[in-house]
Amino acid sequence: MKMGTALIYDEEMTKYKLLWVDPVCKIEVPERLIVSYEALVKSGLADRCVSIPVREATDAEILLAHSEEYLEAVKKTPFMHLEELMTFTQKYGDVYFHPNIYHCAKLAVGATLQLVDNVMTGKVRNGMALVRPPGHHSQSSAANGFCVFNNVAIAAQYAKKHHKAKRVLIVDWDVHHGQGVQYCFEDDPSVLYFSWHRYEHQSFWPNLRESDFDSVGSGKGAGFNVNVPWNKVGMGNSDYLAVFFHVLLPVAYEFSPDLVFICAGFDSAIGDPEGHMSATPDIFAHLTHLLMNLADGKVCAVLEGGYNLTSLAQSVCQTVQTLLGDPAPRPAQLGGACESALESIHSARAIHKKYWSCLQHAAAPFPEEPSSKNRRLAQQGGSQGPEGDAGGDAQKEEPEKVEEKEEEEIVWPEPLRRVAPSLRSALLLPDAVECPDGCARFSPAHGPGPLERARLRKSYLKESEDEASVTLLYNLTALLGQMEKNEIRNGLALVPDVSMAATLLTSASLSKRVLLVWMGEGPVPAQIIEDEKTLVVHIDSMEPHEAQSKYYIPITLKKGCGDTAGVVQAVLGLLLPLGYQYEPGLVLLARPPGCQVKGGLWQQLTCLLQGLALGHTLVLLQENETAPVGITASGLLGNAALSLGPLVAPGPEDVGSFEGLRLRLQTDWPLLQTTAPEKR
Ligand SMILES: CC(O)(O)NCCCCN
Ligand SMILES: [Zn+2]
Repeated sequence: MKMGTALIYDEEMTKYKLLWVDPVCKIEVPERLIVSYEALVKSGLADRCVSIPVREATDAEILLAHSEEYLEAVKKTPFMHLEELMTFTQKYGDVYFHPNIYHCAKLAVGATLQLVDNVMTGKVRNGMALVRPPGHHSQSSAANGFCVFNNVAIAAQYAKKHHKAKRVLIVDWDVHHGQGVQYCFEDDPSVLYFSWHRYEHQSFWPNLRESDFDSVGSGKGAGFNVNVPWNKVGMGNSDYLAVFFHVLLPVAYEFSPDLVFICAGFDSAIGDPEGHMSATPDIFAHLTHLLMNLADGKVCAVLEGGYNLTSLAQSVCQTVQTLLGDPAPRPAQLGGACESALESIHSARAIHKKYWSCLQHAAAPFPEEPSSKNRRLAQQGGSQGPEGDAGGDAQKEEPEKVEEKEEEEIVWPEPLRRVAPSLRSALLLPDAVECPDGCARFSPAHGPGPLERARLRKSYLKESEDEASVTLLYNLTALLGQMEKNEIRNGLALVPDVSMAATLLTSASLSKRVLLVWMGEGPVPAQIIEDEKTLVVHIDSMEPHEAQSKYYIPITLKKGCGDTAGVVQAVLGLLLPLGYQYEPGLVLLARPPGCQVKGGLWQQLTCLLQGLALGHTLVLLQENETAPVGITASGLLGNAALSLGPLVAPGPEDVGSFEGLRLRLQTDWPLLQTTAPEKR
């Protein structure tokens, strides 16, 4: 499986800047690229990437998303003097021109296309293009929002045309709505555009009615445009993850793209003068990780915005370090999404439930959605209308002005170093089973002493004389010990008895919290369920029985774990939110005998769970079922899981039971929430 992360950057793109006074544009400075690249160099990340040179985009490539007259007009700007540049700029909104910006804009597009070429031909697995000017606001015949050519829109068209990409996902986590991208693919079902953005009921730039959640695309493209507007500032890590778990990822997995772009704007990070959000730079490591198992790992991150030079540089490093496969950081204390975010999530799921089967049954019955009319009245009354003053004849209550007071210094902790253990994956296999290449067969420094043997035999083997089993159990605890000391990142063990092994590991673990994921036939040993430090998430066709506690969560699938669509939605909408909120120090993934989970899905699960517990995932397989060893090892080694292909609808009765479970659990586990409290 292809590894390697491309980094595409050229300092030529720093060689343009604002030449006159413009308070809106003054934040888009060359230093944005300089500090980002320098941070990558200083942290050693740049050296670990495959450096790919930029190139200029050709006219034909630019014309994939822009009109000839616009391109011809921009071509004249290098020869303009200051007044002409200022006049030319007046034709567009919130953007500026410079004699060298056309050259840099061609390099920004060219850099993005270089990234696409290298990813689509398999020279690298994924990569990042550090570019300016950004792209996602520019339109067929207009520059806008610091953007001249729409880098990602052009690249998506290019990937379809030159690399036969069939389905392209664009995830726009910039804090502004990339309306240019939305317009470009409005009626195109082969490009799924997802964007969250600061909106505040249309009172935030670019103040577009079509940035709201009810813009779903048109014609054949209906359903392939997903907007999640933030109607308040201050959105944080829990809000971002909740949108991924409950809106983006279920739809993305159902869409099953063969290429993923990230419009990687970091003005959605804390400290940004545009975003005023609270999410910390490490969240981008998790957002990136959660996208890396789509499209066989083919992910192209392209810089958009980001104007706080500190959080920008930190967020770029978090993103690239994850693309390189380093362990994810421990997410900051996660709670549930805030009420405003829940309303946006609720609205987005509701409007899309007729387009996406994963949302078809899931979205709870919706009370009367505010119609666009009374939404508009609300916004005119509650906050400034698009023309910047309280519009209409709504009651003249003072609109809540977002005071643009002088930036008080916002501080946040620097992301913790993410240290990858020297050994990534250790396997405990019977000698007869060959060790997949890239992995190391685990053998502890020394064997168990007589006392240790006696204890293990007494506690787990009912005094049996079977020395091999004693040795195996001892080796398991030794492997666990090395993982918890971060000497090994993850592991796999073939064991004669998955229940016994899981019982041993949960009791031997030094972690304050252990997540045990049990995929198939139970019962899960009572000793584990009673162990209050272990959260058990059990997915199977078991009858939905009330025997759950806060820490034993049975997820029922009528057709059992063989139902890929059902398992995917259970994993994305229930298991991952539970896991992220629980914040375990160790993740055990148990595959009991007769487990029906299909290979590709098992690999997805093995990969996705590595976003937890600093990647300390220990997989337990039944000794005589060696088939999953290879794909499990591949996932543990950091290879992207293969794409599952477009998903069918999960069974209605299953999703009904998921919703019932969600409603029952969300008080204890608020990250499961998908609707605002009073709307339940
Ligand atoms: C790339 C971008 O989305 O960060 N541009 C933001 C432009 C804001 C204009 N008021
Ligand atoms: Zn932005």
